[in-house]
This record gives sequence, structure tokens and C-alpha cells, in this order.
Amino acid sequence: MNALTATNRNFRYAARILGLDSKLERSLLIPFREIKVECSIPKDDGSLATFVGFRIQHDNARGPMKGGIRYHPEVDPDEVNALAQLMTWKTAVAAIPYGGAKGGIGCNPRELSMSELERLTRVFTQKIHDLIGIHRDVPAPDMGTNSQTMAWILDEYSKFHGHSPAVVTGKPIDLGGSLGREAATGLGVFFATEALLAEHGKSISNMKFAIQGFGNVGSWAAKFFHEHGGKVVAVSDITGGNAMDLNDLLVHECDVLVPCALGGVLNKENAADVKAKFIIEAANHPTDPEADEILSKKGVVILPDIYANSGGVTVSYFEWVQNIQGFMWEEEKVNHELKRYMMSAFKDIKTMCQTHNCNLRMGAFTLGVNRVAQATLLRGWE
Ligand SMILES: NC(=O)C1=CN([C@@H]2O[C@H](COP(=O)(O)OP(=O)(O)OC[C@H]3O[C@@H](n4cnc5c(N)ncnc54)[C@H](OP(=O)(O)O)[C@@H]3O)[C@@H](O)[C@H]2O)C=CC1
Ligand SMILES: O=C(O)CCC(=O)C(=O)O
Repeated sequence: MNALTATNRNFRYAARILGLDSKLERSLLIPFREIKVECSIPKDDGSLATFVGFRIQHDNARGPMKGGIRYHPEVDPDEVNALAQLMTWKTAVAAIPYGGAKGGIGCNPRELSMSELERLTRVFTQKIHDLIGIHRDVPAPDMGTNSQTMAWILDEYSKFHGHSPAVVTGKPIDLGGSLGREAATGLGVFFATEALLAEHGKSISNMKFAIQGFGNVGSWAAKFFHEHGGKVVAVSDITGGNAMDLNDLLVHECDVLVPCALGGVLNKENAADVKAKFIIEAANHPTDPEADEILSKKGVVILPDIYANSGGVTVSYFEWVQNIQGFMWEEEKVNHELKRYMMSAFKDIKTMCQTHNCNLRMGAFTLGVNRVAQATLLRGWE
């Protein structure tokens, strides 16, 4: 199922549980603004290459829009739309004062040199600079982008608007980045997993973990599970897994499966074969609604993306706050606050699950959607 269809379906289900007015539902579903730009750059050999860049700004009722920028060959408007919408519910679940956005460029960063990536990032920034901003829309890294990408955006944006470190998060520390942001999504995944397992009378120690994707999120999550006595029995990146086929990892014998790469990897083709008892959605929308149904019938507990991977955007918020305060926090404080936010969101999700007698995905969706709906109603439409 297409990522947008799947995300809309989850939203509509949550809206029905909450009894939202249909006009409000429609207003929350339609993105605030969709930006599509042509990005042409000279390649290192002098030839011309043209890419398409997107920034979808989904909702700003609760604050400036926030979300990563992805460089990947499969980036398309529907996927970016879905990811932007997920950011709106995620920032609300995390109780941080932001809306949601997401961006991306359809390109293969592995096939571009550093100088080509820099030119592409600068051209994209030139095309969107007047639509992003510290109190408008604040990008961050996602798949295929990193702190260097953010440094180029910051530099290009600052040429138009003056030095503006808070316009992006996930920056290098030397440019105003936050201590702890690099590890934050993985650390948040760890805190979230710890909270879920505790609910089931279990702990990280001695549980077997299979991790798909070994980039920023997957590698940090694996490190934290390992350091706390978890057994990481399988990992994979795009080139393969440790002694197994790429897709076999998802159905590998383990207690906890942690997808940390692309969306839609758990679908009706493989869901029945999943052996894990717990799935921690560190990636965005890794589970198709059809797989959701199959897995829940099997009794698999799924911790949804809009909570499980919210550690990244939470520490992005701390970075933005530090930039605005002009004061740098110690890493201990960042991690302590991250744990506090993750625990508090878990408690709020559980309350929604009890109130509405629903699973964790709908607990998180109803929590996020309700907060955004309330903010929208309070602001009004005049
Ligand atoms: N970075 C962040 O702060 C946040 C990221 N996320 C989500 O987490 C996920 C991962 O993001 P991030 O770690 O930043 O991205 P990275 O680009 O750092 O890493 C992605 C990883 O996935 C691997 N990969 C790509 N395709 C496949 C595949 N088909 N099978 C197995 N592995 C694959 C890549 O392999 P290779 O290196 O070989 O290309 C790489 O190891 C995404 O869904 C993202 O949206 C969510 C919240 C915050
Ligand atoms: O750190 C951020 O602002 C956004 C992270 C992100 O893109 C995500 O949570 O999916």
C-alpha cells in the first residue's frame, strides 16, 4: 500500500475514534503547503544533472513546522507527504511545540561526489529559503543526509537572511549543533523499548534483537541495546546482512525486530513469517496496514514510529532551544531531558490506549491528532 494511503488510513481511524468533526478532519489531512522545485547542477565532469526536490509543510497549528530532508532514489511526493503528516502527529505525541514537515530530493547520494552533493543542497536551499525559517519551518537530517548537509543549508540560508543557526537542527557541534543529537534517535528508540518491555515484565538484557538498516538510527540503537545486555543477533544495510539475504533479516529468529531503514518493509508478503514478539518502529512507517492486521492477529506488539523514533526530533527541539537561548547544554542534560520526554509520552499513549481501548498505534495517533485538533480549534479560522 502506498505510504500516503496507509498514513491517511491510520489518521482517519484515529479521527473516528476521537469523533472529530468531518470538516476539521479534512482540514487536518490536507497539507498546509506543498513545494516542488527543479534542482539543476553541473556535475564534476561538466555535464548537467537535474533533480526534483520537495518540501511538504503539513501543519503548523502547534508551532513551526519540523522534519527531516531525505536524499534517496525512491523519494516521491506521496511518500514525502506521508512523512510530513507523520511529523505533525509525532511532534504532538512528543509534546514539543512544533508542527510537521518533510523534504526530500530524488537522487542517489551514493552516486554523487561531495562537491555535487554540496551544489545540489545549495541549489535546493536557494529554491526554498523564503519558505523555511526559525519560526516557520526547520529542516533536519533524514536518510541520506547528515550534519554536513545541514551545515550547507545553514550557510546558504544565512547568505539571504543573516547568520541563522536555528534554521536547521542536526548541525555539526561547531556550528551550533547539540551534544547528543547524533545519537538521539537511537537513544530514544532504546528508552522507548525499555519502557515497552518493562510493561511486559521484561528487560533489554538477554533479549535477541534484529536490526534492519545500520545508518544513524540503526547503529546507535544497536550500540545501546548491546551496552545494556541485549543480544544483537542480526543487522543489515543496503548491501546485505550478516550471513543472510537482505530481506531474511525481517523474518529472522529474534525477540525484538527493529526496522531502521525504509518504509513499507513489513507487508502482507512477509508479515506472517515474522518471528519477533515485539516490533520497534525506528524507521518511519515500516509497517503496512495489511501487515499491521496480520501481526496483531499473531499477538505481535508494535511500538509505532510516531513515538518510537521521536527521540531525534525531541533533541532537535533542544538544539533549537539552545540556539535561541544562545546557551549550550551539557550532554548529560540533553539525555536526561530526552528520557523524561520519552517516558512522559509513553505514559500519555498508554492512557489513550486505556481510554479508547485501542492498540499502541491508535493510542499514539489519537494522542497526536487530538492535540493538533485542540490547537487548531483554539486558534480558529478567521
Ligand atoms: N536520522 C534521524 O534522526 C531520524 C531518522 N528516522 C528514520 O529512520 C530511518 C533511518 O534513517 P537514518 O538512520 O537517518 O538513515 P541513514 O541514511 O543514516 O541510514 C539508513 C540505513 O538503511 C540502510 N538501508 C537502505 N536501504 C536498505 C534496505 N533495503 N535494506 C536494509 N538496509 C537498508 C542503509 O544502508 P547503506 O548505508 O548501505 O546505504 C543505511 O544503513 C528512516 O526511516 C528515517 O526516516 C526517524 C527519526 C529520526
Ligand atoms: O529532527 C528532526 O527535526 C526531524 C527528524 C525526522 O525527520 C523524523 O523524526 O522523521
